[in-house]
Amino acid sequence: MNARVLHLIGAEVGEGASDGGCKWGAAALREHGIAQGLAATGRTVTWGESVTAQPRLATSRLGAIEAFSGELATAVEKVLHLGQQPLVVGGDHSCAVGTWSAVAETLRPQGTLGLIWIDAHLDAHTPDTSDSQAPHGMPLAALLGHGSEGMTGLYGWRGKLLPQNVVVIGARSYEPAEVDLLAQLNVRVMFMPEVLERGFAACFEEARQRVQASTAGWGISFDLDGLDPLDAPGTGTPVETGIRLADALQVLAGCSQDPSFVAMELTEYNPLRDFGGRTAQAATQLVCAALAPAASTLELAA
Ligand SMILES: NC(=[NH2+])NCCC[C@H](N)C(=O)O
Repeated sequence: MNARVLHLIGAEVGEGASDGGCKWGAAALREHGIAQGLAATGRTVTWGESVTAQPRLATSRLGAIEAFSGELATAVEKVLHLGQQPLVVGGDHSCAVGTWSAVAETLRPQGTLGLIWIDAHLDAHTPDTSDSQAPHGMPLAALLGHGSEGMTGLYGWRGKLLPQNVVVIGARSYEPAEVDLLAQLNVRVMFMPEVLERGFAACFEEARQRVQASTAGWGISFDLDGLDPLDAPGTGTPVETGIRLADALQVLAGCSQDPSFVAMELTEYNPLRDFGGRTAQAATQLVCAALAPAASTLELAA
């Protein structure tokens, strides 16, 4: 049983993307009943104040995200200090900087952070390599210590993630510079052809072992565009041929029961593209599967 309180934090940010629709993702998922779905699995669920990016206070898109990252990190850190399990509900994927910087900082006295990054993209640009200059294409690089000071240097230190402690699953849309950076760092990337060939279950299992191997705790950053748009069309930047929802539900079932599972993040839900609410439903099912107190409660989520 996972008796820890599950605390949801809305990350209201769309400034990191060229299409800002994900800013409304957290509010829409709240309205859809994601918290009630989680409570129905048997978890004790609370939802605090959302953290909202303030475009007007910043001089640039990157500046807005840098300021937001610090605020989100403070909110996540508070939840962890209370002994609760955070679920950050995005928001575009730039929110990963705040979420995982706080988790890494909190774990730091015990050790390092492990992270499974499920995504159609690599999100491993820096301001020097990104054509779009969209910060949601940069968070993984920032967590690995590459990028602007404001995104890499939260809490006064860089390298919140060590390359050997992260695995990317489902990548199928990327630019050469980000492939190069991750290859140079020796980050394990399971591109979509590998996932299709071996199956998501085998890939996730290998990833889980790797991120648990020498870390003090691990988590999942789940970008909904990692899923196939047939199952999750309502995302900021959909890319065809992704992970099927049914596979993800089966594989993620009960994974938060592991005592070293610290946090989860769900990103890139764009309600403005979610006709019929299929993606909100998929998002709810996903977090219910992963965060249910026991795998047997999966039927409740399905
Ligand atoms: N989290 C995401 N949806 N990222 C999309 C990034 C797309 C593209 N690689 C860019 O940097 O602009």
